Amino acid sequence: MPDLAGPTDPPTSYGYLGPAGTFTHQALLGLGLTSTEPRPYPSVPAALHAVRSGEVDAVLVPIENSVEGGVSATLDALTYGAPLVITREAVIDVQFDLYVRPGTRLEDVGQVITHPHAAAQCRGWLDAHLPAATVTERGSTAGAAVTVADPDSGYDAAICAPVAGRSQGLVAAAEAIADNPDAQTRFVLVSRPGELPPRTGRDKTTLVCFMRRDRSGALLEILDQFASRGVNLCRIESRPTRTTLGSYCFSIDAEGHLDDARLAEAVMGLHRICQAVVFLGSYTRADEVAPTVAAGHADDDYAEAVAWLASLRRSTR
Ligand SMILES: O=C(O)C(=O)C[C@]1(C(=O)O)C=C[C@@H](O)C=C1
Repeated sequence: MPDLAGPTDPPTSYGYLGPAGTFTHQALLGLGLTSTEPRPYPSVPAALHAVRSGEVDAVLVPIENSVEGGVSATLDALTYGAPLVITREAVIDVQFDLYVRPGTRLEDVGQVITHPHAAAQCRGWLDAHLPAATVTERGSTAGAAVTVADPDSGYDAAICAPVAGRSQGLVAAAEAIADNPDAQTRFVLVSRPGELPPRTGRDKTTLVCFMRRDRSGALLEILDQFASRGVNLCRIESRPTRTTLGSYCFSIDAEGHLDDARLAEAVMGLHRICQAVVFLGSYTRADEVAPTVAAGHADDDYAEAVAWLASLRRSTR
């Protein structure tokens, strides 16, 4: 399990799911971090390995899409292996175009290549406009553009962002092809464990809970740790534990910071009832929305309750 000891210096070198031109790259540039030139990595596991090994201080990776849900490669690579923590998040709008080599017409496109999440978000358009096309998955949308730029690649078109297509000398054969024009992807900046980002009152905490054993009510008991402390969840999804078929853990984003009494109490409750809890960080929410704190769940309420209990123990001895 990750331990939080040993503060590290503030990150100075960054990596991201590359190559240049991915949505991840655009999100990283949007964070306005000052550093040496960020390094692209070909996959999420490769990017996270680079942080674990100390090659870079932090990497930005996609974690959740408003249409396709959690990015499994990220959820799993964060959960297993040497401890890592999320220190920041970013959310950007994602829209896709179909990029081809100059001279290729839309009706000539038979082989399309892109990231699996991008393919899923353009499924309706592909069915309607290129029903006979074969779609091949690539590690990123910008990597797909690099592939299509090579006339000997065997691929006719990449689904990617304009910045990625244009940088490879490609041209748009179709624009805004995503089935949902309002899609957004959420990215997280991941570091080795160090000091927690300070509590702002507009925070989120990410955890993975492993149940002791599969039994009725186990998930309810996990949820109750949050519900009974007035902690709202932003995301919960099950992922296979990679042991036996039917064995799942729960990946959770909860509103609040580990320094909030209600969230701390919920996490301690999880520690008591779960086989293991992987703490993946407390960090400021990208939307900077403050949670509504239900009556009885503010820090003062928890402190007052602790003082009250102490007074009872004193008076009954
Ligand atoms: O391939 C990219 O451009 C990425 O940044 C990856 C990614 C993803 O993993 O979800 C990011 C946003 C889009 O939803 C499609 C792909």
